[in-house]
Amino acid sequence: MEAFVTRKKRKSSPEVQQEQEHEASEPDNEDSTDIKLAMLSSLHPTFDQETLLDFLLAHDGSVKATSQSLRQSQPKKKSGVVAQKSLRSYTVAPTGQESGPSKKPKLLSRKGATMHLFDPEDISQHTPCSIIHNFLPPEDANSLLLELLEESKTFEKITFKLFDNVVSSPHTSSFYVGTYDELDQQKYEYVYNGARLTDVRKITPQLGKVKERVRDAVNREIAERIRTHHGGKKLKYQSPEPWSPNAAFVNCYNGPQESVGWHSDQLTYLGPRAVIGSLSLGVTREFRVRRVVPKDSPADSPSESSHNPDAEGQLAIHLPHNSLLIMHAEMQEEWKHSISPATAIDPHPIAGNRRINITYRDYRESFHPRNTPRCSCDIPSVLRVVQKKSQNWGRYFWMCHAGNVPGKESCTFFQWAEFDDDGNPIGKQPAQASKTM
Ligand SMILES: O=C(O)CCC(=O)C(=O)O
Ligand SMILES: [Fe+2]
Repeated sequence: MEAFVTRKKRKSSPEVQQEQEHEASEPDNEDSTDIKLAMLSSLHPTFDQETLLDFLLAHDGSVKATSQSLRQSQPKKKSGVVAQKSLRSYTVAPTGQESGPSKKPKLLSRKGATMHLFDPEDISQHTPCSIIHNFLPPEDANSLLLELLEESKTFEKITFKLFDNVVSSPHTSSFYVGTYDELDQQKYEYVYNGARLTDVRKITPQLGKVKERVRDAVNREIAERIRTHHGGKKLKYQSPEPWSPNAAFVNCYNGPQESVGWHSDQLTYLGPRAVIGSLSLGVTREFRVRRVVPKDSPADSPSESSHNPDAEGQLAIHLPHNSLLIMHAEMQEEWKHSISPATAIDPHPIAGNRRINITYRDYRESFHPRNTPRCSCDIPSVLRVVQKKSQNWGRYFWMCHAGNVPGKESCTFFQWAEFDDDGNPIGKQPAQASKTM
């Protein structure tokens, strides 16, 4: 939920300009379409993402002109989704001459089209996620849902700075941690989009009870993924430690139009190759994923996809009540995800029009803000990865985040991040005395 916004363009000093050229304007240009869509979504919540993108393209990327035009239009009704049971009939069978991972059937997804996935086998085969349906005993899922529906009555929309505007997230949320000490740390030491969290809560009884189950299931799924997709070897920079959730973002989507725009989750406090366990309750919604293709790669050449930021097509994973989605280590660096607005939903017997989503996360000690670089604004810097340029693709860097703080300009701080094979930061980071913002 936290990363579908990015900072304002920063000014470069001559000293760091050369360094920044190595990342080849990645952070400045990155996400610009997604940011514009997030902004338009926030201003026009009744329009779906595809319509917003069409309008944006028709107005040469101008948010202002798009917004004016949308004000005079009615949302388009989408045609109904035709659900298929399994995607196996849409895949190309291996030739039989290939061996190893290339034996995987290829998905015939069209650029710009959305393929709907329901079957756990399809999801694990074609996306960086796996899913467990009917995860909790039904009565436990209902107790957790009831508890969080009550909590969500006091959730708020997150507001953030986007260019020179303050916009709010198109759904509400809150953040839960295990102890009062962690609660204080979250309020006074951690920074999200350049701001402090104001609503941090102590974990509730049902959330706490379910955490252990999620932990065990996610660890089993990680082991299975490594075995089936990576020949038994974890990814470079993936932590070898058992995944141990110590924080949870809880989101509430009240009605079909509430959504979250395209984003990757921030790795600043989770470290590289993070795994996230995401439990859905209440109304079924579509979780869309798309691979991020470097803008300058052949697959994204102007003739191929001038129309679409999404060169490979979107995959929509359907998340019913009581399903646990595991976003694996391949996900945040290479894919983006969103919850798209829906034209219609099936009300849930307990939740009505609402969907509750819990993302359990493992905040790592070596990524506590006291252990990561601070810039001259004295704000913990943000960890990002080069996604949209093939030069330096996949390289991590720390950068200033102050551009997201209302009234502040960001400094020019930029530093390539170095990790050992297990994803721990290497070398002493330039620590500075901490100061509240
Ligand atoms: O609601 C969901 O399933 C996803 C939420 C999400 O992407 C997030 O909290 O970062
Ligand atoms: Fe997310």
